[in-house]
Amino acid sequence: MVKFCETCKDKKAFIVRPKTGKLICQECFFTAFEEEIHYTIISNNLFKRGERIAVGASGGKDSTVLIHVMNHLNKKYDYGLELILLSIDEGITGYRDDSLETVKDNQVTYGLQLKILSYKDLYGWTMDEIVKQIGLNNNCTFCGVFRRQALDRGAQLLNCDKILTGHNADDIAETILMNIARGDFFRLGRCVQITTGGDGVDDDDHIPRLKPFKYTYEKEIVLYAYHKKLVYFSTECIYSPNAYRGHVRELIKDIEKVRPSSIVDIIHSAEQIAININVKLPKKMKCTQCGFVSSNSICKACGLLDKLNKGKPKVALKAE
Ligand SMILES: Nc1ncnc2c1ncn2[C@@H]1O[C@H](COP(=O)(O)OP(=O)(O)OP(=O)(O)O)[C@@H](O)[C@H]1O
Repeated sequence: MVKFCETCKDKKAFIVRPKTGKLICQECFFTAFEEEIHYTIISNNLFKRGERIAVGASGGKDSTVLIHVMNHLNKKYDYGLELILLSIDEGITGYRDDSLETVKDNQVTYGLQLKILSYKDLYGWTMDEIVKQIGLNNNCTFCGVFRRQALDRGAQLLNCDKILTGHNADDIAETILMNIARGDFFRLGRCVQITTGGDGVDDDDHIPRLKPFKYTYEKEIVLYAYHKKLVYFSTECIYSPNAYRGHVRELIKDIEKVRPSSIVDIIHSAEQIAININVKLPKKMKCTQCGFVSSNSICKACGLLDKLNKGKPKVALKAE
């Protein structure tokens, strides 16, 4: 029996929307997906006309779809933004070098400027070299801290007003549960915000960071990429054995199977909790070594780098 789209009631439907469980045709799915992101952008006043926006481009599914959708909405609704692709090459052979090829293809497809900055140039170390020093455990701490600052440095170099990342609703729901499970109320309040940074609260973060996919489901991003025939790099990072996040991810996938709205409900619950959290913000200052915003006299990136250069990276991790 032919099934019709529950939205337009006209075309044949062969997609079940992960967010709603409703049958939908391809055209209505594209429209709903894009319009929900447009609504998130408009209702949160994410942009001003004329702004230069650095899009964090890793070559993975989220940022590939982010580039496509932002490019589309910027034209359709005349946001008046200048979009620039910013990629950080962490120096992971067989992973980032391959995914950056996808970003270069996107640059050509959309005709956007692309800037690639490497950990080697910025810090003197590749992740391959760091992992040789410290092993697989905890290498994500180095990578995460360095990437935050590298994106900030890149955006500053490009004279950008804001940085966009492809963090999606699933990523945010995971981070919320992780922060609840470890009783970190400060980070719980921060992780649920659609815009962070620019206030000197987080080290290495002085340009605002925006998450236009805050309410967008990972499954829908994958579906959109598939039906739009977008090419992305889908291999997991070879150095990321983040066991804690992995358990939380599995938990969310299980809950989502029984109740698809759970992901967005977790986000809404955390938004309500965050309103009532009164956390004292750390005083902002400039790192005495690199001059970037920090909550201590030496920022996290410089602290880690210092110990790495002295051959004592594990000491730095203990302080984290
Ligand atoms: N090397 C990088 N260069 C530029 N931006 C990055 C890089 N790594 C991550 N990002 C940004 O941070 C977002 C979240 O990164 P995360 O590591 O969670 O990857 P992900 O969930 O696999 O996302 P993606 O599918 O875009 O790779 C990405 O969507 C992207 O915007």
